[in-house]
Amino acid sequence: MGSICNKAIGVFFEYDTPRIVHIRSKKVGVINRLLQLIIIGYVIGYAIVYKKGYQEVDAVQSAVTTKLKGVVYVNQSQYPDITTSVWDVAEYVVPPQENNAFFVITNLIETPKQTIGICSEDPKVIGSNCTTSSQCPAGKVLPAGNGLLTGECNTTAGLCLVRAWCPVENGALKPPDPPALLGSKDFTVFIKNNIQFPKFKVKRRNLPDNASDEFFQTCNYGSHSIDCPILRLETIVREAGENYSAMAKEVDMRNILDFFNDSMLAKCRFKLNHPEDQYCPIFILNDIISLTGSNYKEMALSGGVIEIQIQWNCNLDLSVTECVPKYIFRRLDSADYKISKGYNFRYAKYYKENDTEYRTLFKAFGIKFILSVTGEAGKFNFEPFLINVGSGIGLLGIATVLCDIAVLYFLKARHLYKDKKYLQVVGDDAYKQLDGQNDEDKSE
Ligand SMILES: Nc1ncnc2c1ncn2[C@@H]1O[C@H](COP(=O)(O)OP(=O)(O)OP(=O)(O)O)[C@@H](O)[C@H]1O
Repeated sequence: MGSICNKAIGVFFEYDTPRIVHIRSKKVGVINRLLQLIIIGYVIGYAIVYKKGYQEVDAVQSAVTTKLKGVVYVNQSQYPDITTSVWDVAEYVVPPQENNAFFVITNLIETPKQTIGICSEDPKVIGSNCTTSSQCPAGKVLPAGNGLLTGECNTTAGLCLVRAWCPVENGALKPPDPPALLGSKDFTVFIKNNIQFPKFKVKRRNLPDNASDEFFQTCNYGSHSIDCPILRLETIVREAGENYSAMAKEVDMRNILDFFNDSMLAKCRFKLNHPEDQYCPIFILNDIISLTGSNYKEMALSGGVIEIQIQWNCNLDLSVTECVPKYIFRRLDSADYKISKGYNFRYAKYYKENDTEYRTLFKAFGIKFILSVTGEAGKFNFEPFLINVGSGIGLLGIATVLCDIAVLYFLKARHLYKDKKYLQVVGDDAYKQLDGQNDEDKSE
């Protein structure tokens, strides 16, 4: 106990002051310079140049609007249950406008001429079967029911009677296959994205500055990459951040091209010569789905969810015209789900006949497109630059610490270096001793 106290008191009355030990050794010198080089390389190469530590950044602020175009004809001999034969944008985009999203109907189940009345519940609804009226308590609504139970049982059908929009939808019906609005794959969507970086007072939009109405109505983003094998490869290479023309020389493209006839290749080349298509804000729905790696027909059958991400990562030290968007397409749901696959909802269109109100109920299957805009812009500014240089200079201290560890613990001559580095001085007593000695020297 006493010795611990003495040690504690000893520690209290101690003071460490740094001492400069100048080591002349090739080995230690190389270690020191190497560590300094790594740290300087990290600060300049990574933190300042690669991570653009010399730039001030601002997050993107944006607004997106969409407009769809396209018409599909539903052949009533193939789809007798669908009453509308011509589907244009006012029919298949529901609701007509959404914030940062749009929905396109691709398939549907129609229940025509419903009116309010009393009819048998759908046999698919759990709890709708009955043999006596007591099994259909009046006023109750079954969890997935279509109406209010009336308290009576239709004993011939073995189903509870409900007050509902009658006849109720047939839950046993599956969406038509092939999808009724499969032609929607050729619809185009115009995505208009206005962005700004308020800190730098920069405003941009995803349309080429010199775009004309003709350009909009004839260009298609990425359509070539789907129809044309050449450009499909080009897209892959470009997405990987590589130079396509340089790589194309290394890959034997002829073998791939032999599979395609001349007219298709001519089309490919034609599109290849239109690099501005990558800045075209008009997208064919089929292309979007293909770029996510999905199949339009499979998605159109029961619906799905797609994310369209517009990325604006801009270096404003370069010309502002180089601040252009990059599009990323992703499927958010999965084609592999067995239960509750896809995306659907119900809506109705109302009309009157002989003063009676009727409606046509639609169970609409379709693709929901969700738009998101991300990104940031950077521009040179002294403040972040000096902060990074300052922290880099501070980091150089780590080289001394690491070098000390190597010198004092790992090198052969570590005992010598330790002796030289640490000097024990017993302050007051040593001074008295030294003083005494000096006095004796004087008297002699
Ligand atoms: N989904 C689309 N597919 C092809 N072209 C489109 C699409 N949406 C818009 N456009 C065309 O792009 C141009 C600019 O569209 P914008 O909506 O700004 O003008 P608009 O005159 O209101 O278009 P419109 O009356 O044709 O809908 C117009 O020529 C328009 O026809």
